[in-house]
Amino acid sequence: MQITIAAATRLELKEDMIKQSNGHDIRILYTGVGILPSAVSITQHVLQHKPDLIIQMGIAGCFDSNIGLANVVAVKKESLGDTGVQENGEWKDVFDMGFRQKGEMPFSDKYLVNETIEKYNVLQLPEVTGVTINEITTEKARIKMLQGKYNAQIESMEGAALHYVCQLFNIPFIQIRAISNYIGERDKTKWKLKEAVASLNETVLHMLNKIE
Ligand SMILES: O=C(O)c1cccc(C(=O)CC[C@H]2O[C@@H](n3cnc4c(=O)[nH]cnc43)[C@H](O)[C@@H]2O)c1
Repeated sequence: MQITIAAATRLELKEDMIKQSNGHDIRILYTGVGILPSAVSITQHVLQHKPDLIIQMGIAGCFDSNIGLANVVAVKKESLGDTGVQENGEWKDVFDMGFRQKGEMPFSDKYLVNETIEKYNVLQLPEVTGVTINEITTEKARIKMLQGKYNAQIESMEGAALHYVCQLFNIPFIQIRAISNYIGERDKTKWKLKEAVASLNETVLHMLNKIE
């Protein structure tokens, strides 16, 4: 199977480890941080290589204290959390503003849903809802809004780009994230960056060895 492993940065993907996996034709793609670089990079890659599967692996912030740091999750649903307007104390996204209709391709309702996640979530990782933003969320009011409006458990800066592009091009995909920090926590001594990257890479290697 031709599998592309995509990560925003070299920090998140241990190439030597991932390449130990057997039986697949693996390509590595570094997309850069943020929605625009990752969307362009994944689109170019899809057009050039048409992979059988894209696994996006990365660290993420977490809204939910029931999910432990360094735990690994699979993202079922995504949304775009910073495209819209903050007006009169309220966040209005592209659906509220009438620029998009709920359910319009590639959205289901207002989410970018991975409909085939069960096929590739071979380790039965907990399935969560993600929100994607270009600016790491730090403000309390915004954290509350993102959790409430999008029902999000995790936040990344690239997840929705994967879901959006792969839905449009009909490419199977799965987004795997390890929790490096709780959202809003800017004290880096409380982050578990190294531990998250280690569990992320071990998990993806294990997955690759189980995917047929
Ligand atoms: O602020 C720093 O010095 C710093 C140092 C290392 C890494 C970071 C990141 O924020 C990594 C961004 C990268 O990881 C994902 N990520 C991780 N935590 C979060 C979060 O709380 N909110 C959004 N994204 C997060 C993201 O996908 C980026 O690619 C900072």
